[in-house]
Amino acid sequence: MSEPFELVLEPIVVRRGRGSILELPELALASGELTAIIGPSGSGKTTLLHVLARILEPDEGRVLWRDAHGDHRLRRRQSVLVPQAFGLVAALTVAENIALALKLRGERASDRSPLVRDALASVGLDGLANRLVGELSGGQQQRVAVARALAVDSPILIADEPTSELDPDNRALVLDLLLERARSGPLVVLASHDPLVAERAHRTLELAEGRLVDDRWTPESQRNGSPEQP
Ligand SMILES: Nc1ncnc2c1ncn2[C@@H]1O[C@H](COP(=O)(O)OP(=O)(O)OP(=O)(O)O)[C@@H](O)[C@H]1O
Repeated sequence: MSEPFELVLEPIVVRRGRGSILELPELALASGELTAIIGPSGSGKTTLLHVLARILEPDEGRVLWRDAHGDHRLRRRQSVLVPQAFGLVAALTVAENIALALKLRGERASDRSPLVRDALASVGLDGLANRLVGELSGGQQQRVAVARALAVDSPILIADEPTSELDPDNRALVLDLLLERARSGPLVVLASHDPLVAERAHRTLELAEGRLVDDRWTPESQRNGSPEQP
């Protein structure tokens, strides 16, 4: 397991037009945890994920990596993102999409690499490795996008609505995989409308109109789906 760290958001402001679409107090998200970001449509979840992934530079505040050696500016490629629209290449096969992501990170990979096959097997798609992504259903594409993020060895995994297209069994499977990834050391941050995600996350940040309205930790017993102990 890598050294623990925190992803620290200084007080953040993102302005669009005359107002701000995101305005948050300082927040520190811990590695080894899965944090869920919830809130109604338009509340700022995707904007926050893009700030965390350093795709979007806020108008005020920075995103820092804090470890035992102090605060450092988060580097752009320290995180991997599962975008809301998946971001897959439709004209490539499932396995080629995953291999491409690995190559873009400087790793040697091909569509036959064990890492690629293992990632696909973990989401139950090993049988579709050689199919073109454009021929898959929305739910299958979403699982490919999750498998691609899991294949990349990144300390921060960020996913925008990663269970939105999935049936109940696959929602639970994907959530189990993301929780397992968090428990093994990385920080996992998900934006979601899925009640199961908020139930099982270690921590839930709730947004409304671009502001933080709740910040809560889920008791361990509830997280595992068992009734809370008295
Ligand atoms: N480039 C932009 N210019 C102006 N307004 C924007 C821009 N991007 C986002 N917004 C506004 O910011 C607000 C937050 O958008 P965001 O996509 O972060 O919401 P969300 O919570 O992820 O919504 P959903 O659940 O529908 O995906 C919305 O009101 C949106 O219209």
